[in-house]
Amino acid sequence: EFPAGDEGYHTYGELTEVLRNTADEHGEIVSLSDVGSSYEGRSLHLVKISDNAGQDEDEPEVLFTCNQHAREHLTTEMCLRIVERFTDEYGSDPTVTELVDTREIYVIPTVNPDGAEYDIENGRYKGWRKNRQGNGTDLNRNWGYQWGCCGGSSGSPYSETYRGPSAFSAPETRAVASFVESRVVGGTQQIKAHLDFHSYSELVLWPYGYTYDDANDTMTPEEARRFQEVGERLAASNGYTPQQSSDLYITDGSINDWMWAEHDILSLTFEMYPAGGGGLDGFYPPDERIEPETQRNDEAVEILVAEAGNQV
Ligand SMILES: NS(=O)(=O)N[C@@H](CCC(=O)O)C(=O)O
Ligand SMILES: [Ca+2]
Ligand SMILES: [Ca+2]
Ligand SMILES: [Zn+2]
Repeated sequence: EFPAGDEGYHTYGELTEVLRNTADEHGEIVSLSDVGSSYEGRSLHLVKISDNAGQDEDEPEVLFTCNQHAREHLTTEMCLRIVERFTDEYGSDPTVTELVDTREIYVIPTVNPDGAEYDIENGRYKGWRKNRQGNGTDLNRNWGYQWGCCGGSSGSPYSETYRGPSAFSAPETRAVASFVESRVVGGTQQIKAHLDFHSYSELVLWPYGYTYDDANDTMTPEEARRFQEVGERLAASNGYTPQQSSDLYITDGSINDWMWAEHDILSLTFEMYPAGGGGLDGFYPPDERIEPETQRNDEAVEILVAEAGNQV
């Protein structure tokens, strides 16, 4: 459980209950399922929000993933905010209503429930980042595009950026990737845009992470320009700093690189609050920050969901 004073954060059990209640209360626009199980057997919840949620309609699809990194609990709250806003405000907020009626929005609130639960075991923060397989795999180095190519991850199982013994060796990345692959319908990937939430540093990041190149044989200059244009629009809405992932540091095997290179999904990463401060404290903002820092991204989420319909 979370330490005293931070009860505003949701444990896996509390998250599961909120999702079940939301699906019960909003049955016609919510479908709750899962993309598989974590290493320790926890369901990786998948929330679908759309009109006629039980049907696969011909509407642009959008994916939000949170909590790849265990200690980044604010991101789980971010995905919960998306679920709650796009259900509670359906029928009252015109923008939310329009987007739910014209898109299929998928949310995976925690990709790494085992790590998140381990991080708060006995009510004390451990600063844990990875999953709970062996000495832990960094899920954001385990994706299969340019996996381990470029010095953007580690081959040591004890490293915080251990890439795993092979691409998709982690059940969690494998499950999310399989879900994305299942959204190829009639030869066309239905998911058009994706955000992966992390903390912290207040950044908007776009691929590639594995190379400093802005453009190459799998990203034309025009496509790179679109990432930058959307990234800058997102950052203008929340005050984060926009930049290419590799401008921060080289990462290989990251989710964004795979989503783009393998599925042409407009896939970005948000690093949430705080902006700086260094050290472990930045991963553990007091729970009073949850509401302001998740609502800070309401407009960015709308921009991304809308952008999914602006296919080039
Ligand atoms: N959330 S974090 O681990 O501090 N930063 C992310 C940045 C992701 C990226 O550069 O694409 C990572 O290294 O996986
Ligand atoms: Ca629909
Ligand atoms: Ca569809
Ligand atoms: Zn992270």
